[in-house]
Amino acid sequence: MSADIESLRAVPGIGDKMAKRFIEHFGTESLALEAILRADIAGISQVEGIGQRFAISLVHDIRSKTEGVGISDFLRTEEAMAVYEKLLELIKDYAHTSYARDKLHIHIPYPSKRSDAIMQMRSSVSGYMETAKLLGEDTEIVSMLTRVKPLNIKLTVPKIRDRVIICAEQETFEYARERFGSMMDVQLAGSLSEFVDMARGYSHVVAADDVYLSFDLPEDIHPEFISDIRKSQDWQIIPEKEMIVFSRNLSSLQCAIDVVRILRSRNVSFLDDVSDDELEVLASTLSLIDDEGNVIEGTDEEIDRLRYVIANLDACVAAALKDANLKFDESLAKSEFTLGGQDMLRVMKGSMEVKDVMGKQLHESYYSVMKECAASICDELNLQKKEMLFIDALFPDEICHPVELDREQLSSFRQHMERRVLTRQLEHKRELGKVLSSYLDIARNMIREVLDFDVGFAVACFARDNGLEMPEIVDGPGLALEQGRNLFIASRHGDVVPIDYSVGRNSYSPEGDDSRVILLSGVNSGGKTSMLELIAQSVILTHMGFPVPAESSEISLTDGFYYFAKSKGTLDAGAFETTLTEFAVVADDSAKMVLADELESITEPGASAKIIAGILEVLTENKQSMSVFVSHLPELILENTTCKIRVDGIEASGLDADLNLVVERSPRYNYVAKSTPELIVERLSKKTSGGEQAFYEKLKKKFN
Ligand SMILES: Nc1ncnc2c1ncn2[C@@H]1O[C@H](COP(=O)(O)OP(=O)(O)OP(=O)(O)O)[C@@H](O)[C@H]1O
Repeated sequence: MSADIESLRAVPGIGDKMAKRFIEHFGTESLALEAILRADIAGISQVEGIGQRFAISLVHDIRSKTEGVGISDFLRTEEAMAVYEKLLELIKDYAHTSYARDKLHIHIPYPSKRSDAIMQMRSSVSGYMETAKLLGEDTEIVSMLTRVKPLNIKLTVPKIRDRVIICAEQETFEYARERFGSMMDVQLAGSLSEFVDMARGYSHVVAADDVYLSFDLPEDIHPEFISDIRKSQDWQIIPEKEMIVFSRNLSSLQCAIDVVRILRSRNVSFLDDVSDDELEVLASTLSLIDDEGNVIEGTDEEIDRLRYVIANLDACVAAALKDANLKFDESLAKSEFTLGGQDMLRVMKGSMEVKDVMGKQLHESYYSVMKECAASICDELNLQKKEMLFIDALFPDEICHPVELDREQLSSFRQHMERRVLTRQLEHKRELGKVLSSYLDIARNMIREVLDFDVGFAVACFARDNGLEMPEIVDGPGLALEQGRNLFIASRHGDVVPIDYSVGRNSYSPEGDDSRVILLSGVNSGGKTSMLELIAQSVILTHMGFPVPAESSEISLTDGFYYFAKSKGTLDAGAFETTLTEFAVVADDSAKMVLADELESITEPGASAKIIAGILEVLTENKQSMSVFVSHLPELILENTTCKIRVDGIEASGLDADLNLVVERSPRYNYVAKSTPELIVERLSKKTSGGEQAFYEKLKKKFN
């Protein structure tokens, strides 16, 4: 289909300015072109300055260019188009995604010369109908589908502030700045002191030149050495870049995976290019991150432990310190100072201070309280050996009261732990980034396939819930419906009386009568217009390759469909002329289906009967056409022609208990249905009393 459209400029209706907006929106020209060729109406509608209407007409234009037919090739009148649009609105209600709702617009009825497209669509829709039946009322797939959205790929990685690439060479610096500078800091440092100063400002440092290997770095600086940054992969330096499409589209991707899983569990072959194993790797990788791209809690014990320490450090230290002071106070209260004889002599000689003797005695209890305090912090925070050393160092050797902590040591412990979380997270992100970088195409494809599934699935759900079945395509010209149900009445009222009807050549034709041109007569409100609507719906849906609202049906393909609804206009000369001009188009000899509703209202009955008779004669001469004309003047029309025209009738059989007309909705073949005025008279007589009733009774007798 895309064979001859290789650039945006080749798309009808897209100029330079518009092309620029498309590229801005989709990221690249090829992605924009792909969206247009794949008829992503929802996506195109979001391009600045383009609404849904324009997107639909753009897609229709391009498809009519590539497929050789457009929507108005088959739908030849405004009313035919209106029925198509109403049908589409009904089907759109069954879409679970706005993508599918919009994309349903690409389905148009094709004329018979594109029977290949109709047949192809029939086979695709039949597959979806099978799937819909198989899934039954599966609410899970529906709830998953509704949460799948087109992949948002227009994402910028938020600048990473705690990591840096430091380069020694100008050339490396320029390369790294060009490649990574928008996502993280890239610095140039020639000397050791410059390097150390810069490195101290970041949690993670990539040293991007070998020169640094010879530096004698202080203990607190642990850069990661990369000897050739040109050879490094994006996931190594900035895994966030590979992960962002996945994290920001997380829920959509996870729901799409679930849709694929559900379909596969029901043996529906779907997304065949992706194996179950690949799908599960993607699923399990995604289960490790949140929508910000962070490793979620519970997936890495060490990260969780470090985060716990950081979160609880202050409170835990404060509580332990308070407890230590209490204990130290207690021990002070219990302490007595005794000076032994020898020490007394030493003090008197001046070779020993009383303070020292007291310190020696106090130190023991101070030391044991502090030891207990540090142990309780380490225990509470589940610290490892190396970390315990930091805690031990929090307490001053010198006795002080109340006990004070080394605040600087505490904050450097915190920094140490934060750096470790970041390093550990970076390791994780690299692993995830590496895996995910190879899954981008799969993810994109999966989302597209799932969204496209919803387009066909919507048609199938619509068919399932409304009892639609694929029509049998016959040579015809002919149309037969068994137990047909007008979809518009069904959607308005719910209750529809099913109808059987046959026009032209088919296996349901009444006693071998294959009349193709028919006058449909009948009682007021009998359902004549509804009958035409039902035929219109069935003809349009058949030519779309869709099922029709009938339990079984036979329908032949035709080149064009003409529907002329009941005229609402005035009977002036201008309106009459316009209507005649509209009808002139049916005069050619192409295969067509023509439906007309009470055409007689265009002028006075005598003249209109002549005109209708003339039109029906023209249609009769065309062996490939079928037509049904609703009229209250069948006898008058027949008087004006010698052509064999079948008259069918929808009649009323009586009154029900509420005095409503009981109508036999399926037309009776070869039968001129009366307006049954005697039933109206009977109804009036039953509804009235006294003199009025006597009047109606008198009229009623006239019918006996
Ligand atoms: N098969 C059906 N099942 C249930 N209701 C129907 C059916 N056909 C028609 N109706 C209802 O009957 C009413 C009249 O139908 P419709 O307008 O088609 O009759 P009509 O014969 O064209 O009337 P008029 O001669 O006045 O133009 C509509 O409101 C419609 O809902």
